[in-house]
Amino acid sequence: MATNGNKASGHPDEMLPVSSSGRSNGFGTSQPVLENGAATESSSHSNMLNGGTAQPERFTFSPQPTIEDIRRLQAEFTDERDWNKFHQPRNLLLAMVGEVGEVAELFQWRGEVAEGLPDWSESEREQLAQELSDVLIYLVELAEKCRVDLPQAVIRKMALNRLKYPASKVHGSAKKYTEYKD
Ligand SMILES: Nc1ccn([C@H]2C[C@H](O)[C@@H](COP(=O)(O)OP(=O)(O)OP(=O)(O)O)O2)c(=O)n1
Repeated sequence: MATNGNKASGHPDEMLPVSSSGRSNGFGTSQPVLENGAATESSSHSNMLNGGTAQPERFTFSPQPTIEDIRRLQAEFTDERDWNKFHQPRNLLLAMVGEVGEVAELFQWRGEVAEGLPDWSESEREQLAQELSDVLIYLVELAEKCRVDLPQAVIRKMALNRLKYPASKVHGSAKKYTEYKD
């Protein structure tokens, strides 16, 4: 079974942040990182599932930086500029929503966009990578300033989602949980 080492089966224990000890690219590992933050194809970001049967390739992220790495890097960026006085929760929320608007702008008037963005230029992809990064950076700092431990909160929320939407009950349906009768 070929994996990138961070494939999770869906069990909460397997979805904990990956350890970042002992290596050397600034985030604590030697994982190759390209301009838009994606790992190379050769770094084995395709998964063979079900005992070696080839599946359609599934895109996966690089294991680093972790959410805690991003929190720390942004905290350093903010401290170095004496910007904490501007980065209160409400301002961070507004900044994040503004960046979501910039993501939306890249999609507007295009009609439906296929997975993998096959018709987008490299420059459009890089723009999208930058705007999505802005959203994430502000989201992580907002969580920090609100004292929400985001990686653990995500694990708890996903557990709740699984309870609300049992796969056996909702398979193939996008209905809201309130629409199920039993
Ligand atoms: N007060 C600020 C200003 C910027 N940033 C950081 C976080 C974001 O990742 C990025 C946002 O920078 P801009 O506000 O310049 O927004 P863009 O990079 O999206 O530029 P533009 O609006 O020209 O597309 O910089 C920050 O932390 N705090």
